[in-house]
Amino acid sequence: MISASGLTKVYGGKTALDHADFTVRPGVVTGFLGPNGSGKSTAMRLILNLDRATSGSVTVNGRPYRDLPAPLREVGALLEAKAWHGGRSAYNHLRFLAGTNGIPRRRVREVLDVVGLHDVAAKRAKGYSLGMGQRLGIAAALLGDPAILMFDEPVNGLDPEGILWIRRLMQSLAAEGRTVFVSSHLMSEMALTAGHLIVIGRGRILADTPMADFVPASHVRVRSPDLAALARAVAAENWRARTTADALLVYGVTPADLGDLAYRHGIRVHELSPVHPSLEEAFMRLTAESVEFHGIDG
Ligand SMILES: Nc1ncnc2c1ncn2[C@@H]1O[C@H](COP(=O)(O)OP(=O)(O)OP(=O)(O)O)[C@@H](O)[C@H]1O
Repeated sequence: MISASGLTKVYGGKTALDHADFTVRPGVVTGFLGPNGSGKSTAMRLILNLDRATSGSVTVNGRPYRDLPAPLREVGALLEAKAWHGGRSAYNHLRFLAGTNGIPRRRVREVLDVVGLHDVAAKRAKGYSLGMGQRLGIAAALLGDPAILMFDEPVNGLDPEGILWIRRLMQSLAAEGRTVFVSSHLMSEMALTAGHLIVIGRGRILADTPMADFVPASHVRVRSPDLAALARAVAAENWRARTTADALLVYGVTPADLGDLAYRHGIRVHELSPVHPSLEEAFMRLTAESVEFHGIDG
């Protein structure tokens, strides 16, 4: 479990993380979602004690990271920057890490198998493709068999096969009961991977919610020259509805329910369409106020 309380980081005059409170729990992939520059990497660096918080605190399994006796056995992390020595082979890199962290050497072979680098383990990492490099970074994160795993934008630049592999791996790690915390600015990717979402914008936590609760409910959009009469008929049915400038949005019903109701009341209908809001839309609405850089026409 990861718990942040009032976590704040100010760089010069710039607040990268602003009194963030959140908890990342085991057994589910938790997506850390926010636009570029919203503070995701900053939060992850603070969790790993790679940077000092300006104020507030964050604990890993109840303790600050710096107080963990064997950090690699408790938290594995894949951050954006490549952290290995390119001249070394994957095998030697992992063996070095294992050696300096009291991890048995046989574990190196195990993680090489998990990430599928077995056949190229003797080759120098300098020649690895982006996808192979990510796999090596993940092997290093898994080396200490930690209960907590953090991945910062793990699918950036990967091909579809690599993306699918990472997605499945994260889900199986969570299914084993581990805490899996993964950052992304891609809503579509999070929608397929995460069961829980922490949404961040301009350093502030905007939502901390199960994925299923994040998407607004499906509804039916109806337009009519007699919208007021239709709204009254809908209210009489006790259906939940909301009026917009030119339409009525009715929740928890089908277009057929609504069409039949209008017919019974002799109300003409000019449009009747089912609406299934996407996670992308929910995310854009939530972060619209907090995007740091808009395009010229944004
Ligand atoms: N070392 C630093 N010095 C100064 N400002 C920084 C530093 N690191 C981050 N920032 C600023 O803090 C803010 C948050 O950056 P951060 O890298 O945490 O965002 P992010 O959500 O991870 O973004 P991205 O998706 O682009 O990686 C940004 O405005 C960034 O410019």
